[in-house]
Amino acid sequence: MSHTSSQPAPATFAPSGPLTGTVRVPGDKSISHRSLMLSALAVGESRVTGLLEGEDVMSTAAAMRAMGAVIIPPDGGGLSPDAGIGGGHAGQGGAGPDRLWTIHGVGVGGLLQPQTALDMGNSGTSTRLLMGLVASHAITATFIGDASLSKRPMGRVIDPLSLMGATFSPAPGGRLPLTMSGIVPAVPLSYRLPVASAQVKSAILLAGLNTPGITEVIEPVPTRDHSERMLRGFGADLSVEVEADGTRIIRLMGEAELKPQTIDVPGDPSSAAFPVVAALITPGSEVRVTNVGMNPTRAGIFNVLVAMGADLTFENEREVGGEPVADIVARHSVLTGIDVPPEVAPSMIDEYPIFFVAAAMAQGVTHAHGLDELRVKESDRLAIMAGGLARLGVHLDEREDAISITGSGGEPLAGGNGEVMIHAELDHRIAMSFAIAGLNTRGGLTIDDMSPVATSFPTFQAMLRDLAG
Ligand SMILES: O=C(O)C1=C[C@@H](OP(=O)(O)O)[C@@H](O)[C@H](O)C1
Ligand SMILES: C=C(OP(=O)(O)O)C(=O)O
Repeated sequence: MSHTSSQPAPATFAPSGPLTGTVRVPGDKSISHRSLMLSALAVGESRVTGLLEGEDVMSTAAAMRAMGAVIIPPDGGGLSPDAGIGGGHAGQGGAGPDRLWTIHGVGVGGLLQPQTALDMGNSGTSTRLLMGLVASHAITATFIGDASLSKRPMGRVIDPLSLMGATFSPAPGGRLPLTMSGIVPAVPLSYRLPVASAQVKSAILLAGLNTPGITEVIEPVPTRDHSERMLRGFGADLSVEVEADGTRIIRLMGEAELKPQTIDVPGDPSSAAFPVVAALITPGSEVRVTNVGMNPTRAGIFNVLVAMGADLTFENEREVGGEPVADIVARHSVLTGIDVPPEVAPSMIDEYPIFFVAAAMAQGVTHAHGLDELRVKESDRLAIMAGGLARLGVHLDEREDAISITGSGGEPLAGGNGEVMIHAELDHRIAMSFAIAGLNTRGGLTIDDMSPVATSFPTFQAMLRDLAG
């Protein structure tokens, strides 16, 4: 399933004039993963539309099937319950709001022993959340992944899940490949997150579902709250207490019974950030992105862009499946450099690569702090973005967990006839960010491999072509 199995797909991005039109981005990746996982644990049939049909979510689907859930894709009428991941995968085009996925769950505590290693491809979210699920089931599972995922730290979930009683044999450094055994009954835990991570929080809560008593996660810095919202939506007994300093205490009553749901997954704000920034920095552009999730724990990028002077309007604001949603209209704008403090980081953590491109085109200097987590994503996003932008002539100062970027004031970046080669490093967000940067260079740039975009935004290049007319 991993894009590493396919041929590299180099592509050149050069100025192509204003971007105009209306686009709908694929479904939210975080909500899509959780829709499949929680539906697979409910008793009965759940129905999901708007699911992101990208490789990361398909890795979750394959793993949940391997542990007993029946997951039927929209065009998968003839699929057997244990059908391989290839069945119905529409990652390269078929995705759409009307495509209905049907999931028959096994019930909390009902996951089965997988017969083969669980291939997580490029997906950190699949790996860490599924480790949480396995931790409180009496099963042993091996997790494998691509070269990027195999470098990422798993100690952050191994530590709390070990306290709950699970046992682990990871590769050196707490990495994949990793074999773990869950335990029944697991021990309920009260855990203060040492790192602002929704994946760690969610792993513990998912482990808590099949654990007797109350599992508690203390979150000093708020991170995306889809797990909390969705666990409640599926009928779990979950409460959130917010202390005076903003610390959140999340308590989940274990041995939960989840009821099947009908879910309409909103568009991914992390994907929407690409056409939005593209429109803001490309002269003459006006782009409407419809149906974008606006959960406040995710919307940091839009707030920061507005504070930089971005002409963004939020229309048709509504609620879809318990999540705020809006259509965003972005028009070319003169952006001004800004200071982005560390506490904003969790609400725009995946958007920093494209944000750095916006900063590179702004007037004046942008400072961003509290970026240590960027170093442990699909690539070291701080180093790779700084290196690539510097090669495009951008003045910047990269520090351990911060960066300062001096913008061009709207002038196109260097580049030239595509000969500046950017390596995507198996990182979809690096590939997409430099693709947008390429539209605002003098002569263009080439990205060695665009295939990683299939993990979160399979229709990215088609969308750009549409917008460029
Ligand atoms: O919980 C999630 O769905 C995610 C949490 C974030 O990771 P961290 O928990 O590592 O910050 C984010 O970067 C990732 O794309 C999705
Ligand atoms: C960090 C990301 O995803 P994951 O951790 O699931 O690989 C991302 O999509 O930017």
